[in-house]
Amino acid sequence: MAEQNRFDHRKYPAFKPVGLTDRTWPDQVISEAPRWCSVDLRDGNQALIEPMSVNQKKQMFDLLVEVGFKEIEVGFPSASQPDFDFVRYLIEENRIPDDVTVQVLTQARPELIARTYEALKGVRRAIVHVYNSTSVVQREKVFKTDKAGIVDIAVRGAKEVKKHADLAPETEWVFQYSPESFTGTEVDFAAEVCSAVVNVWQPTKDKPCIINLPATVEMATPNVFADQIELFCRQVENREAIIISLHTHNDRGCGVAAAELGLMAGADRIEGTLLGNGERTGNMDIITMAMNMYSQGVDPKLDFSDMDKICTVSKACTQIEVHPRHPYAGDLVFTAFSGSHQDAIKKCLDLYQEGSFWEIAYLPIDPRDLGRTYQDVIRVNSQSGKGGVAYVLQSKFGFELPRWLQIEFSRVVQKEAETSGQEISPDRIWSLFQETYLSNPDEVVLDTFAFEKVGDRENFKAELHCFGQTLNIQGEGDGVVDAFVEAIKGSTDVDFEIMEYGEHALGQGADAEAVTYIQLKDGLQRYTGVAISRDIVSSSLNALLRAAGQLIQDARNRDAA
Ligand SMILES: CC(=O)SCCNC(=O)CCNC(=O)[C@H](O)C(C)(C)COP(=O)(O)OP(=O)(O)OC[C@H]1O[C@@H](n2cnc3c(N)ncnc32)[C@H](O)[C@@H]1OP(=O)(O)O
Ligand SMILES: CC(C)C(=O)C(=O)O
Repeated sequence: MAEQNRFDHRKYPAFKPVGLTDRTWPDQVISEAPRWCSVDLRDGNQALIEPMSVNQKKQMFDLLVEVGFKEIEVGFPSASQPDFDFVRYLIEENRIPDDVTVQVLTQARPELIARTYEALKGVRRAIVHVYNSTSVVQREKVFKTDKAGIVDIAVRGAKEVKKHADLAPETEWVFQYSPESFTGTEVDFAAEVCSAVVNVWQPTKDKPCIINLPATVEMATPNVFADQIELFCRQVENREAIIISLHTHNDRGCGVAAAELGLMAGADRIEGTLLGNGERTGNMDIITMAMNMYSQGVDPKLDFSDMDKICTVSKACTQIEVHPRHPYAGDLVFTAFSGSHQDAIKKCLDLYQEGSFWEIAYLPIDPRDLGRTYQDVIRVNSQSGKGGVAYVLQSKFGFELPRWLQIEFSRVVQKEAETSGQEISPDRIWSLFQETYLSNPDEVVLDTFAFEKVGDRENFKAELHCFGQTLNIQGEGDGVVDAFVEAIKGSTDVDFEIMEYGEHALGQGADAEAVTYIQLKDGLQRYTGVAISRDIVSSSLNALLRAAGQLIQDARNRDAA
């Protein structure tokens, strides 16, 4: 018999279609936040190499409350002493805010359910979440029972949950049931099991129960999940007395998409974790889903405005780094390296007015909303262009380079980036700028100078030290710069014209310095001068002098050759 290929797709059966043809969910739009439930402290925790200590759980709980979660699954108290102790700590130390409800998970086994209620003793309000697997694979291979056997486990579990609740009427109990492995369960059977559980609990519209439909393993495209949800909602009994909750995982990388489409398909509530920590490829990332809503103008009813803190606490509790490209949270998600992106971002940001709609190319949301700054929006390497370099000089150092100088200087930066193969930091860009334009060659220095107005023209006189010679220069022109140009031309043997001229204040206020950018042209050759000075006249003259100095030197070299 031929050996089977190691990489052989024929090993995998295709997911069977759900068979819904009159679906309505594609026309729905998410216009309000669902009820959120964080399962960081349970599903997230059970997936960690080292489960959270009680101290780490406390830290995570406080963060979840701060972010605004009103329902928090705090553990599986019948599974381990730390989980039990943590629930006791929350209750005994009165750590649960009045508007927050804790939730705990248990298998549908009487001894585990009893221990769960022991952990919850004295709680003001709690969601008791009971589950058993319902999928074909689990039925046949794990539980080795038929559909009736699975319904029986669920119903007995539901009765047990109700029995304990009835014994502690001082607590406000909410019941939740999950047909675990829902995605691998026939929808009509999932509805049958859940209806059986609902019949035990007898919820009402005013006192509903929660049916949580998990994509325990994500098995198909998110539209198929949405079909499953829409069909389930039609088939389950007493729908109006049920909160439909979703709990998606990310095996195919579509956990968020599945939850979004599932919400459109009729769900009311979403379970997930911060940054998607959870079994295998993770749970649905609540930050991403909530921020997706936020970026569409929908209030997510969760506050992620201190994203750095969320990432720090999350890392401290899970020992998992945040990927730099993680949606909304990663260090690089608001950073553009590539030239055309930088150019577009800079142009949009230049036009952006506070209070108007956020319409910035390549930036779906304003980094400041998450406590990030514009500082790192644009970073420069060999993929960058003039817009990026100009953005750094403008945002970090206050220099608004004219377009011609952006083009010229970006070549200097590009050369350095290509040679080093590395990112060029803002400080390095600044030192390159200084080395290229602001270092002070003392071959041509203006000593004393004076202007005199003659009619509507300027007369300029100065002592110029030029390559070891002292020249008394004089010129007349329509303005100061013009007169200076004429003076240089008249006393040296060079001819040139001013091609570009720009100036602006550096900073604000009366004592702000001025910067001038000048480009001179001699034949085909162009010379750039930049100067900073306390007053605009000095900065103009010095910029001109810097450019002219290079031009004179070239002319001398040519003459000497
Ligand atoms: C998809 C999910 O995330 S579900 C949640 C999963 N989370 C966890 O399992 C974390 C915490 N769990 C644990 O620490 C342990 O599983 C415990 C302490 C709860 C129980 O441990 P154990 O008693 O060793 O049982 P274990 O979990 O291995 O389950 C084994 C038995 O329970 C049955 N069982 C499993 N799940 C359920 C359930 N939800 N309801 C009823 N019976 C169940 C199994 O069929 C098996 O039965 P068998 O012994 O007759 O073959
Ligand atoms: C217990 C259930 C909700 C679960 O965690 C899952 O199916 O992933």
